[in-house]
Amino acid sequence: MAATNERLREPEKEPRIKRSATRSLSRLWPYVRPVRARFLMAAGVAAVASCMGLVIPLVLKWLVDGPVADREPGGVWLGGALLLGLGIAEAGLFGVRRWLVARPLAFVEASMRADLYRHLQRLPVSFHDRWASGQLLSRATTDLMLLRMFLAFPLTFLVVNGVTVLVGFAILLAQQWTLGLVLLLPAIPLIVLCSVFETRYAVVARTVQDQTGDLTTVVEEGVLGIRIVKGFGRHRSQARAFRALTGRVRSTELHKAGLLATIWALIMTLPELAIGAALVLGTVQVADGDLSAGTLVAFLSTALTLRWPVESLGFLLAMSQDAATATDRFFEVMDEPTAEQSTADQSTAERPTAEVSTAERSAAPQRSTSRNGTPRTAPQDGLRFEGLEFRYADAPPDAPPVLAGIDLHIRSGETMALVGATGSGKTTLTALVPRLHEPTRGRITLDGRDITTLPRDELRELVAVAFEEPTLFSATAGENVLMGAAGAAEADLVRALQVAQADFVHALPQGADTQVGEQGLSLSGGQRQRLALARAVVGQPRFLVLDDPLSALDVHTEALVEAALRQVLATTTALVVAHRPSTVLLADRVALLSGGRIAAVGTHHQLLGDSAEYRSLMSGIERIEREEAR
Ligand SMILES: Nc1ncnc2c1ncn2[C@@H]1O[C@H](COP(=O)(O)OP(=O)(O)OP(=O)(O)O)[C@@H](O)[C@H]1O
Repeated sequence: MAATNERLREPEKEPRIKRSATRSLSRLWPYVRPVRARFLMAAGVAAVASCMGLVIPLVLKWLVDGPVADREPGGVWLGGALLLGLGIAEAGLFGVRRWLVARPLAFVEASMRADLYRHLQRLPVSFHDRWASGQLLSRATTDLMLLRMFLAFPLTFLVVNGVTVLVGFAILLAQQWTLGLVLLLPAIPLIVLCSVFETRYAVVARTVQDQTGDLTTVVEEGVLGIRIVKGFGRHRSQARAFRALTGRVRSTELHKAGLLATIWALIMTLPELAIGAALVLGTVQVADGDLSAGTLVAFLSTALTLRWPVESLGFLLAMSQDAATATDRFFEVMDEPTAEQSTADQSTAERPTAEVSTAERSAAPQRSTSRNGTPRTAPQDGLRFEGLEFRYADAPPDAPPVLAGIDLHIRSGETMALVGATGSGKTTLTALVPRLHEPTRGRITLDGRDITTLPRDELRELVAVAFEEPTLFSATAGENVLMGAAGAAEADLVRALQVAQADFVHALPQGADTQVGEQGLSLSGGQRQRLALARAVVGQPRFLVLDDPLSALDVHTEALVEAALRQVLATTTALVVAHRPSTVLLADRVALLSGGRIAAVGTHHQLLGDSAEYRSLMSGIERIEREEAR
């Protein structure tokens, strides 16, 4: 939980700086494309509005050289009215631009967020093991907000201001080319400065956005782990760690502000100097009679009108860099292959179609069960692990695989308990059945069908899981249970609650409609576990995988749940991770997992007789339970 946790960083911190901001931003095109017409229209309107500002100095020139010089009040009034009209039209057009972009902006942001969320749901568990949640959260919030701001402002104004500056300089050069050239002089140093600034700013922008992700992770962990923080009196050390992190963010932000201030100061000073020089030169030309006073007024007004488009360049470039970094961060996640893609790649590489066994091919077109698990036509072979090997992707290369050479057959209708020392790989093995991870070698079959040939939806329908750590969502108790099976009805809910001995739900203030709070924290550990169990059995799955689902239950409740489970297990094929002898006794046979292999398979009594390791595991647990009971 410490803020220095390695997991705070997203996994890969590569030289992200040597990238072109334009190329990064161009990846937004698929999202912008559907609303491009509105964006183009808005840019057109903004360009007209901006260029309208350039007409004002021309009206001024006419006013000074004409009606003012001729002392003609009617002309002065007309000029005044014209200037007012132009000002109002400019303001109105900018208002129309905002209205035009508001809807497309909301659309782009919403569709990017929806895509990111959908993709996150599809990414394999191994991805989520590697990435800190705060880094993902900050991509879905801060980064998308930066992108919306980019689309709202810099995208349009880099173009509009560019056009305005070009038109403005054309007018300036046409009015008095020598003075125009004086104003053009700072352009070259400005271009060089901007490119240096961009390179440096890109580094800092990336650092700040990554650090914001770290900060989000720490806040999230602090809130979710508030019970531990309070329970162990760790609030001071947590606050210290958090302060250190915010200190890092602050100093990076200050560095970023320093860079921005420098470039802004230079961008403002150089044109000001050039305008000053043009003013002196122009005044001399007016005094010599080479230039009319009106032309000088118009020239200087045009130059002043161009100040904003030029000066805004600094922060427009900064915002574009922020957006390019946000785009990179967004696509770092979006480019990760989903579980389906990884498997497709793996199977194309490792298993040519010709290798798919005849049994699989003949079984493939059939659906082996209906939604409620009633067998149809497929052979009832049960659950098989064949030559299974598994290694975590982030494990050191020289570490032995967590599971190696696993061969295990759980017959149809049978309940197999999986027993092993802590860290022996029981949870890992159970996670392979619903394909939360992919085996490194070997295969798993359900009623003779390789699970990699089953569509994910069908696999989820066939296999239900309940993990040791029962995760609930911010929803009602009923919704949490019904999540276990698509299309399950009220009757299924009632049955599942009864099977899991979760009838306490009916006593909640709004019964099954009671909100159970974030992560179900308003419920006791045992209540959460029973709801998770109800979720596993609500779809009457053909295969049930339970990872020590009774661990948080008191002895009395455990006995009740066991009695109910016995009924469920009688009609399914189940693999149950068991720590206690009472859970083992629910099973027909027991498999002992040791050193990443299945060391023995047999009934509880057979293994007690044949396996010293099993005896020691069971007696150790029994002794602890006896001591706890005392
Ligand atoms: N995401 C992961 N990345 C790398 N190694 C992991 C990961 N998850 C688990 N491991 C390692 O795999 C091994 C098996 O872990 P697993 O959780 O499957 O054991 P277990 O038998 O279920 O333990 P327990 O009985 O304590 O729940 C352990 O050495 C663990 O450190």
